[in-house]
Amino acid sequence: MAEVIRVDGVSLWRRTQEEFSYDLKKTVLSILEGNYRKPVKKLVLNEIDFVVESGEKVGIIGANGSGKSTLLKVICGILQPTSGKVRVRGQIAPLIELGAGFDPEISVMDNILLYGVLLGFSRREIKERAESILEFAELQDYQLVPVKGLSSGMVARLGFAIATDVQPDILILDEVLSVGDESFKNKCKRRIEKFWDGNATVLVVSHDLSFIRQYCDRAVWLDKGKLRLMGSADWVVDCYLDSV
Ligand SMILES: Nc1ncnc2c1ncn2[C@@H]1O[C@H](COP(=O)(O)OP(=O)(O)OP(=O)(O)O)[C@@H](O)[C@H]1O
Repeated sequence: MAEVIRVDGVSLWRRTQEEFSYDLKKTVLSILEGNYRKPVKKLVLNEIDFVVESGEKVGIIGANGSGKSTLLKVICGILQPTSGKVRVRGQIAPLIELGAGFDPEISVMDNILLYGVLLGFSRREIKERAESILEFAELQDYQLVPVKGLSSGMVARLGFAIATDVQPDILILDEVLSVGDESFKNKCKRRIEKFWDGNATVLVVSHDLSFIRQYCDRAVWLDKGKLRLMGSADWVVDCYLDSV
């Protein structure tokens, strides 16, 4: 089988929440008052190595804060690793932070067109895609509305519809989808099942261990930013359960 994802010695340091609330006035004041503390950094991913082959369904498990979502973001290119490399072959559909890339000031239609242009589609292709995207997201009546005028569920629906309009080679899922209302959730599930049954490579983060056993070939166990174990889904889940 061909290798589609290679994570090679990936480490990522992130600033802690403390530095997040950093602002100049506060910093200057704390220096003047003599209680300035240097921002803290945390090693969120620590020398992660693994390879995923074409068509594999891989689950990522681990305790809260172990780095699962961060690892997905690094694989999708949303975050850059501090060191190490990620190589991805094929079209990737990241179903995480749905809608994070939209421009809230421009219309739903213009956001779809912008996305198509970024992906290098022709005008005709974009038009066809726009119709099927709007239809799936059930947003035909909202095509001229600026994205900031949509509800958060609608934004997620639009994000999902765009990301899955073309069958991706690699599907990246953070937790099993909780997009929109019940009927839309079912529609998303059916679309995901179609990818799952096909040749797509799937990487999924979930706390639902029975889901991982049932739907994944292999699993990765992250523990405080380190890869603790990788192997058959059943084995990794058993070892994880033994440890908690
Ligand atoms: N935006 C951020 N800035 C700084 N640190 C962050 C940020 N997001 C997450 N972290 C930190 O990175 C670490 C890993 O977080 P991550 O969200 O990847 O964990 P997770 O395994 O997905 O957790 P969960 O199971 O709770 O979703 C945590 O220590 C968290 O505090």
